[in-house]
Amino acid sequence: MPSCSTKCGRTAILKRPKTGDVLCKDCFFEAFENEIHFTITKAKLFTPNSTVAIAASGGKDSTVLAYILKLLNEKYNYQLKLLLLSIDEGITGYRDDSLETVKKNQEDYDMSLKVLSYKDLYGWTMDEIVAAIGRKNNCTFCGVFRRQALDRGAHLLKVDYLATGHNADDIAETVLMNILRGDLARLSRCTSIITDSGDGIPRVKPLKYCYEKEIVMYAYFRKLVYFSTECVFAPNAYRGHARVLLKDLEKIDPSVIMNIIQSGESIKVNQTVNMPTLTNCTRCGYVSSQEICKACVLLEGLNKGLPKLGIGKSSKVKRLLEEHSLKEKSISKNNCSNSNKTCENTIIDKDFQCLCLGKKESVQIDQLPLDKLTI
Ligand SMILES: Nc1ncnc2c1ncn2[C@@H]1O[C@H](COP(=O)(O)OP(=O)(O)OP(=O)(O)O)[C@@H](O)[C@H]1O
Repeated sequence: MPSCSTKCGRTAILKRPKTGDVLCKDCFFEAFENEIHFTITKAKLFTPNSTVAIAASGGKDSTVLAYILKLLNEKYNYQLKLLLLSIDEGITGYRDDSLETVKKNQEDYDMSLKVLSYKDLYGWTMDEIVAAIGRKNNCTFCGVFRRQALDRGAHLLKVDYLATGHNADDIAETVLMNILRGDLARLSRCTSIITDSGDGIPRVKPLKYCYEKEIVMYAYFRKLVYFSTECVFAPNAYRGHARVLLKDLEKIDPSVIMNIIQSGESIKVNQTVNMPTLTNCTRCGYVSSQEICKACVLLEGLNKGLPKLGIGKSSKVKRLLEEHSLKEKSISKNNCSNSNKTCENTIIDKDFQCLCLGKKESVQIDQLPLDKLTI
């Protein structure tokens, strides 16, 4: 066995995927933690005496994030109050199990935990959404709803920052995806280590420069408890392609991950590119680049029995809504093909059958009982 390249005298047990250094366990811990401390201080991620909600899914990234933030906070006296925020998407056999891991982390790290569910926020679980829309495109709902749910949670908890476990691989993948899609507006902001969600609570990514492989190694050698099962629903197909491409390139040269991030950081978007103007959603009040935010459009589609409403371009949304209102006008009364005697709608059209079939109870976002959702 080779000796540790720091010349500490101990035997090396691993080769760092990011740098190629052969290190003993303790020197790896030190190097990995110091890099995150350097990232936090260089980017001035947190101001002292702030409260930070750690977006905790129970997976490796957010578990390592919670562990390291606690460790560095104590070691370098950042003077942060740390707590955990989890979103329960309502995915049986996946999130229910991973939330148990978060509860274990809560005890181990002695942090308070707030769990918000899609069911409470939107009236739908992901299981129900997938039953309505199928396995294609369900990641769009999950991603959009989770993003907003985390913002709502951060708001509710009155924190100063929301920290997520996005790592270097996630960011390099996103850069690749935005290049492949030609999405220059997103490309210009996807590498930012601090993003403003528009409601004044910045999102920060302390693991931005950490390789996924090293996060797994760190969790393994530190014996951290985390949940490692993939989501039971279909993975985001497009991101999947970018991921495979990145992993193939990483095998040839591990520095591609950092190179892609640095390229993304250095790209200057031409002034002629149309950048979205941020405004507030006229329904829920959250920041949006459209009059009605994506979460509200998706929710509207679900509640109207048009689950594909928010999938794709916004022009499609308009067309589908127009078609839907035309259909509603052409419906005939007192003809419920559902033969449900208790149905009040008793309306049908050729494609939709009785609209009572698509009727769902849901909480409107603008009527959320935010005051009741306290810690
Ligand atoms: N259900 C959730 N509740 C709270 N935070 C979440 C949730 N899902 C994802 N996040 C946050 O978003 C980050 C990126 O999420 P992503 O879905 O890419 O998971 P991941 O890369 O597998 O991360 P992790 O290993 O932490 O699950 C996570 O590290 C976490 O901070």
